[in-house]
Amino acid sequence: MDIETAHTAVFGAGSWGTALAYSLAKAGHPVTLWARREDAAREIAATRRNAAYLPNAELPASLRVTSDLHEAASGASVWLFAVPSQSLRSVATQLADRATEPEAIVSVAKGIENGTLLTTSGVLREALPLAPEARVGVLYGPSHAEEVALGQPTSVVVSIPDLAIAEQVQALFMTPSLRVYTNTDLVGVEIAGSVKNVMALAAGMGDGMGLGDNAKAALVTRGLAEITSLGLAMGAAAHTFAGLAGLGDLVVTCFSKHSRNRGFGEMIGGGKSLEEAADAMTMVVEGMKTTASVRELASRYGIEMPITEAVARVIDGESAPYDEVCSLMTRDPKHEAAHLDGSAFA
Ligand SMILES: NC(=O)C1=CN([C@@H]2O[C@H](COP(=O)(O)OP(=O)(O)OC[C@H]3O[C@@H](n4cnc5c(N)ncnc54)[C@H](O)[C@@H]3O)[C@@H](O)[C@H]2O)C=CC1
Ligand SMILES: O=C(CO)COP(=O)(O)O
Repeated sequence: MDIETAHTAVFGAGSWGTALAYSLAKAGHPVTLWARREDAAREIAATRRNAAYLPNAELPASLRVTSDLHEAASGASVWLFAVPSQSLRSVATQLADRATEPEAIVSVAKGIENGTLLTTSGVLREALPLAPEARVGVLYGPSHAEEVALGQPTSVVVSIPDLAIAEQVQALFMTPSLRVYTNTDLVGVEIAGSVKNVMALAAGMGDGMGLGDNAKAALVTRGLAEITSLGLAMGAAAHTFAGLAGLGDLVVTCFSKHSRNRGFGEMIGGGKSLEEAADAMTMVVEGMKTTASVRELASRYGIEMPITEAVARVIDGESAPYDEVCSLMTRDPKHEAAHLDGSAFA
């Protein structure tokens, strides 16, 4: 891939797809942004702004926008999928016939598909069977779109099985304000980046209840223990959970005012009903669907995930956030960090 001329197709004109397309275009790379709705594509192209999802970025004239999926894919060396994880399969499937064309296929969606319990690269491998598996991966890490669009320093991690391709994607996305690392542990990066959304819902609930900083620190720490425990059982490397996709993304999502998962949880913790909170959201809250998948994965791998269980009960309407806090705090006494040697987290 010639980094200077490599053309990227970004599928999904929400906040993250728009921010990444903006970053690439501003760095001088050819980019086409695909929006699902024709009127949305026309408006973004005409105004050079995505008013609904990322109003503050003025999109360069070079950035092409279309609602034609095949037009967007045409001639692209990199396919970047930025649609919600539960919709990824339906979008990717439409491109199945031409999946040999791109040199890299990258998901930036964070979640675990309901039913199949697949991570997003797993969904892409199934939806695009003609694509060589070694070219399919993810770009994850602590990266709120709003800050990337402002050029605020951000570091992310790309994980693609073929390291040479990962390094090309790394070079493509690097700018002075967007630093990209590589990591060969795809399953670890994906589990870390997806399960942190469940913890961010819990963090937000804590914020809504006014639980305080001690509670948030404990949640992040014990949440990381749950994520690590599940990841290790699925074959991930322990170091990934201390990295950008692990601790990094968990911290930003549990603390940031930009986080949709944390913000949704805050509304629930503050007393709003699930319906009221959902009505107030215009953007995707991945943790809402991923929680059920994580719960099933925990059961499949025999991992105890008490915070995930608590979040699942709240979003299933089976219990109230404060009751779950009391239950978590009064569990049987435990040893810390049993998960780090690979043994089951208890
Ligand atoms: N916003 C952020 O800062 C970041 C988001 N992500 C991840 O990126 C993914 C996309 O998130 P955002 O852009 O933030 O979401 P968003 O809510 O801002 O936008 C979602 C976009 O997907 C489109 N969409 C929804 N359902 C669709 C479907 N069935 N088919 C095609 N398009 C559909 C919407 O029209 C919209 O353009 C999520 O998995 C999220 O976790 C990852 C890192 C940062
Ligand atoms: O993954 C993200 C930041 O890295 C986005 O998180 P939210 O979905 O909570 O906004």
